[in-house]
Amino acid sequence: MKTYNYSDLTKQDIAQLVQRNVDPANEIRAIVEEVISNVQQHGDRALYDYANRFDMVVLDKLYLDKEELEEIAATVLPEQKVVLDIAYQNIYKFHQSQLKTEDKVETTPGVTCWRELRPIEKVGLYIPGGSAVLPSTFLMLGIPAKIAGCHEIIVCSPPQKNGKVNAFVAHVALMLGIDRIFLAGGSQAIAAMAYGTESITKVDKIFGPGNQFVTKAKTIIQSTTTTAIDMPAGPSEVLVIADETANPRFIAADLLAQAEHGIDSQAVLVCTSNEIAAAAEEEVEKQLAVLPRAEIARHAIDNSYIVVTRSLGEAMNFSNQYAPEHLILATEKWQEITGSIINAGSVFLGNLTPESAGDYASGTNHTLPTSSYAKAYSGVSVDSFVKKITFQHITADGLQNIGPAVQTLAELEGLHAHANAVGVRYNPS
Ligand SMILES: NC(=O)c1ccc[n+]([C@@H]2O[C@H](COP(=O)([O-])OP(=O)(O)OC[C@H]3O[C@@H](n4cnc5c(N)ncnc54)[C@H](O)[C@@H]3O)[C@@H](O)[C@H]2O)c1
Ligand SMILES: N[C@H](CO)Cc1c[nH]c[nH+]1
Ligand SMILES: [Zn+2]
Repeated sequence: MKTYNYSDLTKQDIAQLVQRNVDPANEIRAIVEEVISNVQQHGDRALYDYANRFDMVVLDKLYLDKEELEEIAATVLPEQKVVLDIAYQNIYKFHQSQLKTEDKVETTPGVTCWRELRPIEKVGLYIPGGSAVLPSTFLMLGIPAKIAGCHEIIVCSPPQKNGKVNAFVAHVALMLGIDRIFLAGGSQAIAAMAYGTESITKVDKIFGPGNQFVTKAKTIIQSTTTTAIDMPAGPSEVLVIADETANPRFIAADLLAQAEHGIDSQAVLVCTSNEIAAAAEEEVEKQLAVLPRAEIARHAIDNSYIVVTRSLGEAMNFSNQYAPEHLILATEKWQEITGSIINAGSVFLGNLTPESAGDYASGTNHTLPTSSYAKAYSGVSVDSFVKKITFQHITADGLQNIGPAVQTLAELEGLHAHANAVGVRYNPS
């Protein structure tokens, strides 16, 4: 891994280093725009064609129904059901706690304002299935959608070579009470949920992570349709801040855990100790040598780097500019620096908190903003699946109290009808 000294880096160097998956020549955009346009024009037909072209499978039906899901899920072993259930319970518990009723606020005597939650009616969940099939993502999206009370939940996932989904994905569907999965992946699935096809309902909001094609499609459709998206949640990434109290074996394991997701993943180490940095790099090579997905992880590691800083403060400074999807504080002094975190998707504190725990079963959501989008977006939560509608009620006294200010403000904007809508109410008869 290339190593940089933070003190040698210029502003431009840092700007360059923190860029990832930017598609400078618009190559991905061009492919995705063509896919979107084909789905828009040809609907289901295009989905069959793309399954053939990108997933190398000839489908005779675009979805699996409850009976088929039950049949596929029958191979899941009891002990596998137990661990899926542990994950389900913890994710449920953490997300259920996010549902809160807000207080009503009397801003002026007789004027009361408040917000109420309403579920987004039709949501689309994208469950990745290219380089690895991710039933855990299905839990991360399905559980908050159910807690929020979304009425219609459309699920798309790429067909596997046998024209089905894998058994764990099918089992999670049944755990969630979802009885249909559409066999569509990539940007074509996003286009189908954004525009609708003969079989797939157009949804109000699309959720879920994916590769660069999926992420590009989400960012395009949010400006060309009325369908919203959760956030750009692209190739996985991690930034580990470490000091002399960190364990190089743990650092390497955490870097490789995200590197094995895909060739375009990134795993960055920002370290205050030259010795720990060198030892972690050595460990990465050692652990890579015995990793089943070594080829993928090797690509990602080659696309990653180490920054050596003089202090944890400098390390945090770099991290805030990088705005990582996952931030690991591999230091016994984590309590001293959490206050200075400005940008991160999800944070893992101390030397005994593996990022993988958040990927699967601790309870937090693993669908998180990547490529610096953690500067402005949060990860998926129950909030992502609801709208917060504001309400207000004004009594006769309230009208006397607030009315004159509203009338004057309306007059100063030259909007006399606005002022009149208050005035007519002073004397209801
Ligand atoms: N940010 C997050 O919250 C988060 C969470 C989980 C996973 N991830 C990331 O999600 C990604 C999943 O990617 P994946 O590829 O494994 O699965 P995927 O389901 O996102 O993509 C697979 C689909 O991509 C399409 N595709 C593949 N090659 C194509 C091409 N050349 N042109 C057009 N379309 C093509 C195909 O339709 C295929 O079905 C990984 O990068 C992983 O790191 C991110
Ligand atoms: N690390 C991924 C988010 O970037 C989530 C995941 C799913 N399975 C394993 N990991
Ligand atoms: Zn992961």
